[in-house]
Amino acid sequence: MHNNTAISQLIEAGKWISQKGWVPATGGNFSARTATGYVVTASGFDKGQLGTHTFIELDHQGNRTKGAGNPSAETQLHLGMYKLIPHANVVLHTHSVAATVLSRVIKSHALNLSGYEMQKSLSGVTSHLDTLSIPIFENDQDIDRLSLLLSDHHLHTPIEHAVLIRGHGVYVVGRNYKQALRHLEGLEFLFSCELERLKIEGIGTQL
Ligand SMILES: CSCCC(=O)C(=O)COP(=O)(O)O
Ligand SMILES: [Zn+2]
Repeated sequence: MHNNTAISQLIEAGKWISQKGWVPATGGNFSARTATGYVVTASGFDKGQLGTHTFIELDHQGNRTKGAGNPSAETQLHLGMYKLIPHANVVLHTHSVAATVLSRVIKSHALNLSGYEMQKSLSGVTSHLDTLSIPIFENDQDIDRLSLLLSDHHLHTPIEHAVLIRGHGVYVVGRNYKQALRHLEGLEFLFSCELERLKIEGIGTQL
């Protein structure tokens, strides 16, 4: 995909995600893998008001080729995920209330979801009886160290759709723009359902 097409898609994604309330203030960041490398949002912008000037273009090695300002503070996490997950071509990082709170109330290293029909909005999931496991990593201001944690985990448990960062948010991947948005919307629905369920049934009922 051409950089300009990817940038247009991520601008549209930002408007929609912002309307959903999943990128408050300047939270979140987005990227895409393109024919010449990557495009990533610049740091510190409202992700609901992105423009062509709020993107940094990188080559295949992650070196800047175009764009002013700083790339997202979490760029290395995006690049790390592209390296680990060959089918990932779009990464969307958001800070929704449900993802942030769930990742704190669940003390273990994964959020396990089962029994929801909407699990089938995630690629490869064919039944509500499957267990969809989203790994949870401790938040860390050192993004390189956080990225290393993901790589180590991926060696024994490949990351497929998403990862949660505790008290911070979610990183969702997709083969393309449409799939990444579908994964994000599906997961946000599941996070909200699980949070509501835990309020009623209690934390002890997490799988
Ligand atoms: C108030 S947002 C804190 C930083 C963060 O977690 C984030 O997602 C946005 O960082 P960026 O550098 O991509 O704007
Ligand atoms: Zn963030």
